[in-house]
Amino acid sequence: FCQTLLQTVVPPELRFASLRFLKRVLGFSSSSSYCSFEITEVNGVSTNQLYNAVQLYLGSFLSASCSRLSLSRAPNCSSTTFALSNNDCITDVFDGISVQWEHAVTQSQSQPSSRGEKRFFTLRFRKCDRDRILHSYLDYIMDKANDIRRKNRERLLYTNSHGGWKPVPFKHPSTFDTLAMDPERKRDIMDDLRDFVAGKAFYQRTGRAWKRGYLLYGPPGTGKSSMIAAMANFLSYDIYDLELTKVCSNSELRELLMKTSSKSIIVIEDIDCSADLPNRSKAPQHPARRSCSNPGAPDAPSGGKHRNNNTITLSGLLNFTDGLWSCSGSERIFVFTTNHIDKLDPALLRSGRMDMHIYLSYCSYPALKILLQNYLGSEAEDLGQAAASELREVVKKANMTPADISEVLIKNRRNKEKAVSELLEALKAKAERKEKDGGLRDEREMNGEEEMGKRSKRRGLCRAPKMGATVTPFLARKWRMLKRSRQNERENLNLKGSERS
Ligand SMILES: Nc1ncnc2c1ncn2[C@@H]1O[C@H](COP(=O)(O)OP(=O)(O)OP(=O)(O)O)[C@@H](O)[C@H]1O
Ligand SMILES: [Mg+2]
Repeated sequence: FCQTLLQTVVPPELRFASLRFLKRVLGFSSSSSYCSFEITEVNGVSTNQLYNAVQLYLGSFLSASCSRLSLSRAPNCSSTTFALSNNDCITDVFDGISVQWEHAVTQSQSQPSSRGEKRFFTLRFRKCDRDRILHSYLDYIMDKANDIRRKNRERLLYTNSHGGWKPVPFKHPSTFDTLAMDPERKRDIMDDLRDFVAGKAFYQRTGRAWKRGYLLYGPPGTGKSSMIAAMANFLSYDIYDLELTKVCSNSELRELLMKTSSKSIIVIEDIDCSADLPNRSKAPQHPARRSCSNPGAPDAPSGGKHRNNNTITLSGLLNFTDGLWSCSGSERIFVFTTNHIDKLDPALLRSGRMDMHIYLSYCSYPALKILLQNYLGSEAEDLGQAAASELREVVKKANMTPADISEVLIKNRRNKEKAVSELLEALKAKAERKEKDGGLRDEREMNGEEEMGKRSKRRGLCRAPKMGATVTPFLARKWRMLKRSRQNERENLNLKGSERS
C-alpha cells in the first residue's frame, strides 16, 4: 500500500533521486529480491523498438477504467490506441509471474528527444524470474505489438505483375456476419481459422509447415470471393491475389511466393481456367503453354528472342502450395476458388494442399434469412408467417444463387413488401424452370450429376451440401465451353500481338 502511495504522491524525479541517494550514502544494497530494468524511448539517436512495443502491448489491456490513460491514433489507422500516461504504473501477469510496469518522464539534458524529456518504462520483477522475463516475456510483447499494429493498419490487397507484388488498400466490407451460408458450416470454418492462427506450437510439434489450404467451389455468384474477403477481415490478414496468367515460369512463381509476408492469404481465383493445367486422371501430362504477358520476365525462355510461350507446370503449382517452397514463410493461408472442381487434378486437392473443401451452393433458407437481414434489415419471420413459410418452401426448389437474390432485394430495399413479393415471384419462376428442365434433362446429365455426387463423396470432400443443389453438368459444360472460347480468344490475340512484334 505504501509503495503505491509513494508512487502516487511522490513525483518520480524525487523518488528516483532519493533512491539514488540512499544507494550511494547508506550503501543501500540492492540485495532486495527484486530487480528492475529501464526501457527508454530513445537509445542513442534511434527509437527503441522495445519501448514502442511495450507501449502498444500495455495499451492493449489497459481497461478504460484505468485512472489516467493517454490516447493516440497513427496515420492510416482505424482505431485509437491507449497508453499508460506519464508516471503511472500497472501490473501484468505472464506465465504466472507478476511484473510491474511504470512509465516515467523525467527532465534530461542527455536525451535528444523532443523537449529534453527522458521517457522510459521501468520493468520490475523478482530476480528468480529474470531469464523467463528477459527472454520469453519480452519476445511475447514484441509479437503482440506486431499483431496489434497489423490489426490496426488497413488491409492491403497485392496483385502480381512482372514478378513482383503491387499493393492497394483493401476495403472489402464482406465479413462472416454478412456472408449468407449455413450458420453451422460458417462456425466450422471460423473455428478452423482460429485453430490455424493459434496453432504455432501444434504445427511445430507435428512437423508440419504452418500453412493451410482452402478450396472454395460452387456455382458462380455463391460467395467464394466474398468469403475470401471475410477471411481476410476476420484474421486481419493481407491478401495476395495471384493471377497465374501473368506468371511466366515456375521459378517466377517461386519468387512471388518468397516475396509474400507471413499472416497473409494467397489466393488463386478460378484456378480451373486461370492456368491450363490438365487433370492427369483425364488428360496426358503436358506443361501448360500459355501466352505470357511479360516476356521480359526473369528466366523467360532462352535464345534471345523471347518466344511468347512460357510454362507453369502442374508440379510447379503443387510445389507452390505444398512443396519445400511453400515453407519459405509461416502462417500463410492458400485459397483456391473454382466453379468446376471436377476439372482439377486430384493432387491439387489432396489434404496438405487444400485441407478444407468448402462447397458454396445455391441459397438455402438459413442463408436467405441472412440476406433478408442484410438487405431489408428484418428477420424472415417479421415479414409475416405466410411469406416466411412460402419462402422456406420455394427457396429449396429454386436453386437461386445469393448473388441473384441479393439483386432482387437490393432493387427494392426501400419497400419490404415489394421486395418479398418480387423475390417470391423470382424464386417460383426459377423453381418452375428447373422443374421443366428437370423433365427434359437427358440420361447423360442425370448420370453426370450422380457421378459428380459420388466422386465428391469418394474424395471425402466437405459434407454433402445441405442444400443438395448441384451444378447440372449440362450447364457446367456450357460454362466451360464459354470460358475456353474466351481463353482461346485471349491467346489468339496474344499470339497475333507477338507475331506483329
Ligand atoms: N454467400 C453470399 N453471401 C452474401 N453475399 C453474397 C453471397 N454470394 C454472393 N453474394 C453477393 O453476390 C456478389 C457476387 O458474389 P461473389 O463474387 O462472392 O461470388 P463468387 O462465388 O465469387 O462468383 P464467381 O464464381 O463468379 O467468382 C457479391 O457482391 C455478394 O454481395
Ligand atoms: Mg469470385
